[in-house]
Amino acid sequence: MSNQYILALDQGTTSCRAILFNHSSDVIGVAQKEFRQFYPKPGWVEHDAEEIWSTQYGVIAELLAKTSISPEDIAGIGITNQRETTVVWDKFTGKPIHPAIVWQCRRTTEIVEDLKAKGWDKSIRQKTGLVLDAYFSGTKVKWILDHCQGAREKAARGELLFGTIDTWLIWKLTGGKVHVTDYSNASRTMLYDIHQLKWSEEILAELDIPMNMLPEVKPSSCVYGYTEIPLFGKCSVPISGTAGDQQAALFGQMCFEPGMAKNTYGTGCFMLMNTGERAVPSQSGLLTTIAWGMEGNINYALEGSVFIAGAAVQWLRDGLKIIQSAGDSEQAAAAVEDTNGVYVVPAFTGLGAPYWDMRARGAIFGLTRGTTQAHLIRATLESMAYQTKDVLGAMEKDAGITLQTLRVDGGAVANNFLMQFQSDILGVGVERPEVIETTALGAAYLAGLAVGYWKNKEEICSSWKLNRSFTPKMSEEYRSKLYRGWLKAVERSKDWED
Ligand SMILES: Nc1ncnc2c1ncn2[C@@H]1O[C@H](COP(=O)(O)OP(=O)(O)O)[C@@H](O)[C@H]1O
Ligand SMILES: O=P(O)(O)OC[C@H](O)CO
Repeated sequence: MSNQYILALDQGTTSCRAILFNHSSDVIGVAQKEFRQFYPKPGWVEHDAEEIWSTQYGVIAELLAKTSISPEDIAGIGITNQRETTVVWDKFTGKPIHPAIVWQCRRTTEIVEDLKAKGWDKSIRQKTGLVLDAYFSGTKVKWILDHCQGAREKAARGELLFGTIDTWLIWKLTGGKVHVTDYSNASRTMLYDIHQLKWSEEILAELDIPMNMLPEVKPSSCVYGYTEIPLFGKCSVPISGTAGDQQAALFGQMCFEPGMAKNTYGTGCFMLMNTGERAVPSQSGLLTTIAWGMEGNINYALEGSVFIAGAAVQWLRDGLKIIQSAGDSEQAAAAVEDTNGVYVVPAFTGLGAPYWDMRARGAIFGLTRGTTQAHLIRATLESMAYQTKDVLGAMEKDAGITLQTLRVDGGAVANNFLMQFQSDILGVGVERPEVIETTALGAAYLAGLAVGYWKNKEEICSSWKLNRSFTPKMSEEYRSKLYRGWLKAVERSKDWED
């Protein structure tokens, strides 16, 4: 065991990572590379699925080179991925027939509104646990079939395959032999009945999506297949764990008990609370979703999905060009006492939980002659914390509990200003673990458990280590005042796009 490792592939919205973990859950090496984002029209977001694969392949090669580890040293591969993003490809050529439609993309708003008009809201919620929204894969698959010439005929003949990114990567890693997904990813398609654990024939029929395009749904921790890639030569490494990135982070944060929650600050911000074997329906705009399926059980979660978090910091960097790196935002924000009354609502692709407004758009409120770049930067960081507060409020209501501490992870939690403000505005302690790559760690655990690298959850539980905790320092009165301003700003950003 000592010379063996688990390889986690973390395929996020903006970058591909390959991370090697040892048996003590230490990070032995990381390779990471960003890939291109395409915005063909306002509100539309695409990726090139082939580029995702070549970037993912490239970072695996880089990681092996820099750690001098050979494929024989890898006991298993875990995959975790941006969820919902939709790829449709030709089963025989292996080529995608359209760019991948990214989870953030709003192009299927009209299909969604048509479904709403036909009264699908309630039954979609009941069957899939999801809110009827363009976020999920179902309407994206329909859009591709509707808009690519000859696609419907090919699909009917069984020549096309659909997959979220986990499915696409497993297909590529196994040399086009294995077409599978796991429960957690299936539960994000809006095509999967999370109670009966099967693809919903009614929803598929309504969207005119043939069943034969869909991957087989498997547990999140099991051997799906073996690698067949030139990089590994004759060595076949088992691919043995898969979960959507937010569910993987819940696992990596070891939130195994009902009531435990984590919040991940990446491109978006995603809070998940474990609800055990009970699928808790939400009354407050949250999603009921599958956290993972393993050992013959399904574990459910409540989720608050915020579409734009770290992506707003990227916008400061790449769009407005007022910071050079995401990390610069911390110093700029801390250099001013407050935002001077400015609120940024980063509804660039509509608003997710708990508002679900596909037509909301980003807005800045409270500008005066005294507004500076630093105020804007600070207000952008604060918007992540306010959105988290919106979601936590909904979660506490739905689950009927009060959270004592929030475990956090994801790229943006390196920002100490943000973490302190988060704790202040929630009035709750925030705990940042030593390994903030918890998404990858979760995938590694799922993979390692399936091949006996780790014996059981109890064995891995002891490896969670605190890096720093943040405790609230803001007065209740000031917290309420700031939050009232945020709620007013959100109201005014709603229903903007015609
Ligand atoms: N120090 C920082 N302060 C604020 N935001 C940051 C910081 N470092 C990274 N980010 C943001 O975090 C995101 C990257 O986090 P990551 O977990 O890699 O995201 P993803 O998995 O969605 O690609 C980017 O959107 C980036 O702008
Ligand atoms: O790539 P991330 O980490 O922002 O996660 C994206 C989510 O999975 C979308 O649902």
